[in-house]
Amino acid sequence: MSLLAPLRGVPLTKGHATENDFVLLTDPDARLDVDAAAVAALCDRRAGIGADGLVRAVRSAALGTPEARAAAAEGAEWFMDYRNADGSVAEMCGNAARLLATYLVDEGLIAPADGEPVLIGTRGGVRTVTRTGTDWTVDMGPWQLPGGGDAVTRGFDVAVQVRGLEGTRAGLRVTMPNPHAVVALPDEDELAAADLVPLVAVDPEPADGTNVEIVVPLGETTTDGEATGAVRMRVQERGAGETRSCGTGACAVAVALHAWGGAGAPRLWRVLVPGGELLVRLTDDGRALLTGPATLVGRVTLR
Ligand SMILES: N[C@@H](CCC[C@H](N)C(=O)O)C(=O)O
Repeated sequence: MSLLAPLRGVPLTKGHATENDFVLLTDPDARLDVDAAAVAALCDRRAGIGADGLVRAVRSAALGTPEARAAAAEGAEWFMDYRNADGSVAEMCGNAARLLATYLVDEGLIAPADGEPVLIGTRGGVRTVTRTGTDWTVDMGPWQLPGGGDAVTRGFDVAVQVRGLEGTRAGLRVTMPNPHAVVALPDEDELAAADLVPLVAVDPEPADGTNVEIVVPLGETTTDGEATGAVRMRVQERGAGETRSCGTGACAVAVALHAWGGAGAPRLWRVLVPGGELLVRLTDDGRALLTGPATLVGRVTLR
C-alpha cells in the first residue's frame, strides 16, 4: 500500500511564506491518521508534492493532546499540527503560522477584519496572528537563552562546524520555543561558501536536534529616532535541511544580535533570507513579533 494512502482524496493546498513551502490540509475533527512516513512521502520533492513541512489544521477541541486542550481553553479554535519534511514534529513554525492564517481565511474558516487578532494553537503555546494588508504579524511569544546570562557575557554557548567553512564557529543558542543556534560570520563570501547539507557538528549536540542559522549583520539605519538593524541569514532546519526562510529562525537571529549588541542594539530587525524578507520586533517585555507575507499557490488531490 502506498505511504500516501491516508491522504488519498483529501484536498491539499500548497503555499509558501518567503519560500518556506508547506502543504496544508483541514482535518476539523482530527480523523486523519497521518504518520511520519506519510508526511515524508508527501514532502518528498520528487516522488511527492514536495514541501519543507505539512500543516494540518485541526479544531483544538477535537485533537485531545494537552497542548490542544489548553489551546481550546484559551479560545484558539484552530490548532496548527506542524510536521517537518521528515515527519518529525516541531514546537512552532513562524512562517507556517502566517500561511495557516491565510489558508483559514481562504477556506472560509475564519474571517478576521484587518488588525483583528486570531488565536492559533501550537505545540509551543497559543499564538496571536494579525493581518496588516498583505502581511501577517505573529506574536511569537517569549524567547529564552538556554545558556543564560553567562552565555550572553561570553557571547556564545555552542560550537558549530559547517561544511565549507574553516574551523569551528561559536554560536548562541536561542529557544523560540523550538531550538536554534545562531552563528555570526564575518562576511557574505563565507555565508555563500557554507554548505549547509550536511551540517557537520553542533557541540553540545542537543538531544532533540537544533535549527542552525548562519548570519552576516549588514548595519543599521535610523528612522524617526528608531534604529533598524539588517542581517542576511541562511538556515539549516531540523527535519528539513536548508530552507529558503525560517520565521522562528529569524526571531532567534534578532534575539542573538540584540544580546550581542547590548542595551543600545536595535530591537527592530530586517532579516534577509534567500526567499525574501522578514521583519522582527523584540518587545520590551521579551516577546518577538514576526511580520511577513504568505502566499497560497494551488490545490491538489492525491490519486
Ligand atoms: N520553518 C519554520 C520552523 C519549522 C520547525 C523547525 N524545522 C524545527 O524543527 O524546529 C519557521 O518558519 O519557524
